[in-house]
Amino acid sequence: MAKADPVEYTFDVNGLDLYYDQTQALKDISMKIQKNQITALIGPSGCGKSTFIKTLNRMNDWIEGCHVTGQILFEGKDIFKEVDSLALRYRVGMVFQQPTPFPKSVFENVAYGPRIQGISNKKELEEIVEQSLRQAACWDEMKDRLHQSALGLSGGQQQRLCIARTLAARPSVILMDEPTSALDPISTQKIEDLALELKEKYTIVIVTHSMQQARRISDKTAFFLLGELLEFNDTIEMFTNPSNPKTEEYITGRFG
Ligand SMILES: Nc1ncnc2c1ncn2[C@@H]1O[C@H](COP(=O)(O)OP(=O)(O)OP(=O)(O)O)[C@@H](O)[C@H]1O
Repeated sequence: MAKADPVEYTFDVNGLDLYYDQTQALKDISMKIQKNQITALIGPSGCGKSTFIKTLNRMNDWIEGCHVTGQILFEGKDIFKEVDSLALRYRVGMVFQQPTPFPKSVFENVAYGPRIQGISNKKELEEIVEQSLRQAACWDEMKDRLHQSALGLSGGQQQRLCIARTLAARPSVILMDEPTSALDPISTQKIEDLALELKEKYTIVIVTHSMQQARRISDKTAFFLLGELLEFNDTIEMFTNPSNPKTEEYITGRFG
């Protein structure tokens, strides 16, 4: 008898607790994040969404007093025991709320990661830059200004450039922490369309305060409250038939 295909999970989080000194910010989080899906993290301010997303590529390592117990498997390997944190951050890229281009040219922003990874051949770098800008839907707008400063781009263009920079490091996951909250509606729509295209090749985890955004683009939604994962389900199911009354209150705007 043919074996069923194994379900593919990019992350398998088990019993994750996180403390900032004595204060517990994440409580016993367990969830599986599926490959080539968009998973939205929602919940009121201070509930632990950013803390959780930053744990997935160990960015919290830089915070003094922050410690973690429990397990996160990334593509089957324990990120705290079996994976080098720098290598992890190439595989699990991150885009922030405020676009963060370097004060360098468009080209150098995108070539930065590959250069650090040891690629110095000009033609190879040009290919990576073009491919990454195309994937991030920036090429047509930016091909004639590759050698101009990235700081001259609009906020929405800067955010897509940051996505291109992330893609150039050849990740399999893109973490997005409120990537559109500083952007106008048209730029927001471009990033949402882009996320939907990118999930064909990448796993995406996005923190958002916009219920509409979670609904429009995510396959799964995780609702956090006071450091706990209260509900995790298919987005359609969560928004039409939430199983926890707190989830319902939050998504219908009664608190948060
Ligand atoms: N570097 C830090 N040191 C100490 N406490 C922190 C730190 N970062 C976050 N916290 C605390 O951890 C808790 C969760 O914060 P976090 O930023 O993860 O929430 P959030 O859900 O992302 O909030 P928001 O939607 O406002 O961004 C909060 O109580 C916050 O004050």
